[in-house]
Amino acid sequence: MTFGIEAASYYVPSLYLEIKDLAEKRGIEPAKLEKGLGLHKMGFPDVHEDAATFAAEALFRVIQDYNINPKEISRIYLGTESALDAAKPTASYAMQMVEKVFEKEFGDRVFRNCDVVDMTFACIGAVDALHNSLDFVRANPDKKAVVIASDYAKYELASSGEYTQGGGAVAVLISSKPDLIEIENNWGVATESVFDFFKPRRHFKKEDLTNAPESFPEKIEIFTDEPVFDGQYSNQCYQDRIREAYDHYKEITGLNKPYENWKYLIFHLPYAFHGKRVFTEIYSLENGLSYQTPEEQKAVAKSEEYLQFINDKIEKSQRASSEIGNMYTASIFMALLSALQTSFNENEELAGQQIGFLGYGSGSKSKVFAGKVSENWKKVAEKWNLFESLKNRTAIDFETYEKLHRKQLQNSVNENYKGFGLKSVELENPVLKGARYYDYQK
Ligand SMILES: CC(=O)CC(=O)SCCNC(=O)CCNC(=O)[C@H](O)C(C)(C)COP(=O)(O)OP(=O)(O)OC[C@H]1O[C@@H](n2cnc3c(N)ncnc32)[C@H](O)[C@@H]1OP(=O)(O)O
Repeated sequence: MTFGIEAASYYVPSLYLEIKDLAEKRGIEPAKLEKGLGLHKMGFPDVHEDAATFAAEALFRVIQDYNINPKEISRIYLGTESALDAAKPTASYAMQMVEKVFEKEFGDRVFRNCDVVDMTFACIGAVDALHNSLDFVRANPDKKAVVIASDYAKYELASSGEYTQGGGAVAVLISSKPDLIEIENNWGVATESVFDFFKPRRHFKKEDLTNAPESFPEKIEIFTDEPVFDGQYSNQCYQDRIREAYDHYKEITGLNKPYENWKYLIFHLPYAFHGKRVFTEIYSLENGLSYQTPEEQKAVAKSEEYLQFINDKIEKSQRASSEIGNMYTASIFMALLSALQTSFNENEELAGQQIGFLGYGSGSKSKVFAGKVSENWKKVAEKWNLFESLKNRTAIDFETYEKLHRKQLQNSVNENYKGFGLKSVELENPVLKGARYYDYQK
């Protein structure tokens, strides 16, 4: 019996900012962002969009596009680091939105007996949800699970993370009928607790605030959606963890140079070129190349062999990321869709090919695993039209972007949007304060 991904759908924010507009306003050379990091457009949520609406859209689409009976879904596990609540899972919001739309066709509360939860470990939370859900269907081969990766990657304005913002969601159906990709049960894992990128409760003191009202408490703790991070250190942690997880994968499988058998290497992509920039270390170790000094590292990265390797095994997975930006938990899944969509468009046959995955979550953990593309993969991929659908987004100018970022807009940029949207947040009623209400616009 085989297990893996039966179907997959995605949702990207409806707005985007051209990276060259951001570069110009921030006084950064556009070539650094475009040619150095591979960034072209940055997906950005409209006023009514958040991690819950992204998740609901992806969940709705995976059910609808592949004619799934929602009552057959036994669990919905959602990986996110953009949770809207520290207790009530974002998955519960997404589930409720989708349930409402299916009410007419399937009756009320289609997910009444569905196990719904969030998993959080920065960008690797949805890989954890995938790992967990695969174990679940292995133990219960007649059941189906949906894994959703959904996030809004937001950084402080004018910070070095600003140009790596983005967002969106991918939902995958996990079952014993893996029409897209069969996932093997070998998991290389590496974990170390570090502070490379995290979202702590921020502490504010009254004395730090100008014009704080008399009634303001002396000290408050709040969560913000903008991380505390050290960019270059986070790159180093990523590189160290994937090396360790890759070594662990080799140890448990007994394989020599597994990456050579992989048609594509699918990375967590915080920005498009990250995977190819950090894999130089593993590549050097596997090929006996010296990798000590910065000059030696550059020489590997610029070598003809390495450039050919990137072109063959990584480049196609980067394309969607260049147009969307960081999707945190969803990035690795979108990198897979990007590579498969490109092969599909180029009429390439992938059935039977091995694919390697290198996931990373700050804080920090990596998982390395592999899968095999299924005979029916084109039947799944033909629903996506990924690159075409990215053309349907609305461009925003820099001023609108800053206002959205600062939450200064009351109304959506696309007021006549279709699909799921945040309608209101309860601010008055003391027993519902902070409750979020969503609806669906046809
Ligand atoms: C957050 C997560 O999702 C989890 C993770 O993966 S952690 C790892 C990633 N970390 C993050 O994404 C944190 C947020 N982002 C950041 O901190 C930063 O944007 C970053 C660390 C990702 C990049 O930092 P940076 O200082 O802006 O860029 P830098 O690392 O110097 O790289 C710039 C590249 O552009 C190249 N470049 C510069 N100017 C150029 C030009 N004019 N033309 C062409 N290339 C140029 C540089 O040579 C360099 O590329 P190479 O090293 O491959 O040669």
